[in-house]
Amino acid sequence: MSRDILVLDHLCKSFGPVEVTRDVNLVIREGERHALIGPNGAGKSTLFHLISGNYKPTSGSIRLDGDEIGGLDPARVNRRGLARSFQITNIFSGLSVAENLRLAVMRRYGLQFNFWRRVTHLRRVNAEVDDLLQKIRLTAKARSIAGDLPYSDQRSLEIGMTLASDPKVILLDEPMAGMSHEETEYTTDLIRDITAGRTLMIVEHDMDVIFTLADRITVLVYGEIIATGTPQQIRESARVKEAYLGEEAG
Ligand SMILES: Nc1ncnc2c1ncn2[C@@H]1O[C@H](COP(=O)(O)OP(=O)(O)OP(=O)(O)O)[C@@H](O)[C@H]1O
Repeated sequence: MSRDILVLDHLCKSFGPVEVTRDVNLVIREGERHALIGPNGAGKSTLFHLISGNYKPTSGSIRLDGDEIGGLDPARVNRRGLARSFQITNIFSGLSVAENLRLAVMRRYGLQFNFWRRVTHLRRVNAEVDDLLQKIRLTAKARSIAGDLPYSDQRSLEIGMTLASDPKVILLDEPMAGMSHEETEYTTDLIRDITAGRTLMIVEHDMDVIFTLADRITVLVYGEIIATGTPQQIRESARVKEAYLGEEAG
């Protein structure tokens, strides 16, 4: 039985009088791919902002691997082992693919100055970069300038940089936004590959992606969780159909 890696407990967030996150209780298990869905304005982004430290909870708690992270700033949350990828914001577009990955790997060793004196350690960084290049299928483009790559390759690189910190939990925020059907299929497959054995939370509007990728799905409506379950349970839930999926559920 896998352990609980991320636990949201009676989590609430209000902006003035408006309650946007309402008593959210959710347990993410280590190693699962968990999707968060819900209609526009349901509060998905707000929940991600709370988890990643961009927003402070009004009340309630967020525990990552047993430690309270609710209210910590994003850099601290990141150091505790939570990486969030949003579009292509972490990429240095003037650097090559390999240089971007190298920086991301080096950031993990950042403060250990002695580390850089040892050639063996540099070799270790190079090996990690090679491994990441392979995982994100960009080995052949290692020397290409990141900003010149097609958008979907830039998204792959961004996801690779998220992985470089070896996080306990990865949050992916609408990874397929702006992609063609082919790019979406490719990236879904890539995400499935590289998150094997890792814990993933994903917000995505494309229902085909969600239902192929997720082990479990949570449905948020008006800031409240109305259901959590396997794709099949969510597909069959009358409450979800009524509140959200409508005719799409078939
Ligand atoms: N900083 C803010 N101040 C006031 N209201 C906010 C703020 N951020 C979000 N909201 C409100 O909270 C609600 C939830 O927004 P949020 O962006 O979290 O929803 P979402 O599910 O991510 O939507 P979408 O699918 O459209 O991205 C919306 O009604 C929004 O107007």
